Amino acid sequence: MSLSKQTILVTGGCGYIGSHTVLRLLENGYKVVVVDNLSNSSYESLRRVYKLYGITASTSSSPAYNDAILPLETLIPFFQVDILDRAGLVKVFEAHPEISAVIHFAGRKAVGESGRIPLDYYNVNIAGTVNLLQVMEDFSVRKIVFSSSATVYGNPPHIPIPEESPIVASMSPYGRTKVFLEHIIKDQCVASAVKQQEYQKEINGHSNGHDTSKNYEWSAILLRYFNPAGAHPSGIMGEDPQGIPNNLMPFLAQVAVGNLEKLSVFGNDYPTKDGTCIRRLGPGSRCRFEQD
Ligand SMILES: O=c1ccn([C@@H]2O[C@H](COP(=O)(O)OP(=O)(O)O[C@H]3O[C@H](CO)[C@@H](O)[C@H](O)[C@H]3O)[C@@H](O)[C@H]2O)c(=O)[nH]1
Repeated sequence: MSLSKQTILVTGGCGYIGSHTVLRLLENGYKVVVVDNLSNSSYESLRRVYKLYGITASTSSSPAYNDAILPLETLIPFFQVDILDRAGLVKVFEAHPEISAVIHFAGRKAVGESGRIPLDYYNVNIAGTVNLLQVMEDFSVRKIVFSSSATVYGNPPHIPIPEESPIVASMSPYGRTKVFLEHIIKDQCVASAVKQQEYQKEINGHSNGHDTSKNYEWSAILLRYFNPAGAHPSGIMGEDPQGIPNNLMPFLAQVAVGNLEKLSVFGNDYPTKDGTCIRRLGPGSRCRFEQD
């Protein structure tokens, strides 16, 4: 089933991966709603998404660009809401009952920082995501693509990492939030499948067994990428974090453009994996979504 024209809520949609994903979703005919608390990004990201969408629209006859005449606020409804703010999330789903699925990027992402402020990481990443999942369940939105990380594989013996490699006890609080969240999302999928089976059994006992009106089942995709890097080929959109970046690639990029003086290499005992190009992440999220 094609999900085109369905409405996707993108949390963290002003961030690096989120904003590239928003653009690819629009280019592929989806409607998009964005939630972001702007703690590591700014609204400028969506202005740039809008600009790029408009540039391509001016030369394209694809129906995906029919909405190009809309103002930014209508094309990409934006809510500055924290994922820990349950009432705020409820308002988003109330305002957009057409949301049919969520791509979830909002969260904190720096390994080193997570060791210094683990409670913040557990609170935002885990409590925030559980909050989001509960609101989704309340509004019967049960499809999610979750931005996990290759860090869940720990220090794997084989690179490229085979997808079926074991998930290990991660080395940082950040990594542990991703491992825990993968378990939480899988648990919800399993529980919902059982609930759906029980519902079907009950229906079969009372009628001709053809009632498909309720579907409690969750489906989820967990994306495990490493060190996302790169920019839109136009140069209009790249990565633009707030303050001094805590991750390798944005830090390196800031040194390259002269905003920061140098990149320190701390030892040679850990084989840092190379990156995943940003131009593959957005489409990746979309395609995996469509397979569902
Ligand atoms: O409580 C929070 C914390 C962050 N954000 C936003 O979430 C976005 C995250 O984007 P960014 O910091 O640019 O990170 P990305 O490089 O896009 O990282 C994504 O990919 C990482 C995996 O590599 C994940 O760990 C992150 O959760 C996911 O956002 C930013 O706009 C933040 O303002 C929120 O909305 N709420």
